[in-house]
Amino acid sequence: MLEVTGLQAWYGQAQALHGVDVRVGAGEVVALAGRNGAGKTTTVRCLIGLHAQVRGTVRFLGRDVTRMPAHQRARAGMGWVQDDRGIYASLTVEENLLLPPTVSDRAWPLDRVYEAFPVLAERRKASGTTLSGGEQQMLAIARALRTGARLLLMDEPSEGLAPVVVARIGTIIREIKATGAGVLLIEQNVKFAATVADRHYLLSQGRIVETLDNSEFRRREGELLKHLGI
Ligand SMILES: Nc1ncnc2c1ncn2[C@@H]1O[C@H](COP(=O)(O)OP(=O)(O)OP(=O)(O)O)[C@@H](O)[C@H]1O
Repeated sequence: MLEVTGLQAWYGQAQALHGVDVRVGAGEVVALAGRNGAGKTTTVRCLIGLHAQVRGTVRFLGRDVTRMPAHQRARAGMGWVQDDRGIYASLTVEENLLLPPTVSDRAWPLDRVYEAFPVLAERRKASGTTLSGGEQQMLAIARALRTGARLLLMDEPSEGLAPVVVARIGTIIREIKATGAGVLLIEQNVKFAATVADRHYLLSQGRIVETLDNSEFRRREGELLKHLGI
């Protein structure tokens, strides 16, 4: 569903990505790990159309979207679960959920969202400001699912959350996978990534230096952690 080939990106004269190749299939969870500054966020920004200085090709559901603006990529079914969660503080949980337009016939009705995320059902009338970090993360994921996104790009969903909440997010990612949607998971928490991902890419200085399936990743976890310095 997502095929990225030879992706290069610059900030002015400084090159941040040097030819990144990434694939995500339907029903596949793919993790992208790397130390700070490796280029994870830049990769995501290129994929969703928020970075202009780009070369290479991004194909999504068979279409070349490399030059497509961000709002059209969202409409084509790319869902971004951003690292700051992007929750509107002045809106209620339900208003946040209903804000983005639906983009496919896979859009989750509110009933289904609330069934999968009981904590959001309980807090449907609460304003964004009153949510805990974990609740905000659930809301950000639920909002992307409600649009009917076919691919979720999740930027550090486990960051700063308690282990019990991280485990819940793991369960939700497995449920998303079971619906046939794809997930690209940007994660520094490789122990968490290993509980959900089918494949892993390791990014270092703007290059993919390893591509591993999950069993190999688990076998070499200690060595890889050392290599990545994370
Ligand atoms: N706005 C910017 N202007 C100039 N250089 C940038 C900018 N944002 C990122 N960079 C550079 O691009 C490279 C990749 O950064 P990026 O933020 O994509 O890494 P990352 O792996 O997401 O790290 P982190 O987890 O710290 O966000 C780094 O060398 C960084 O210094």
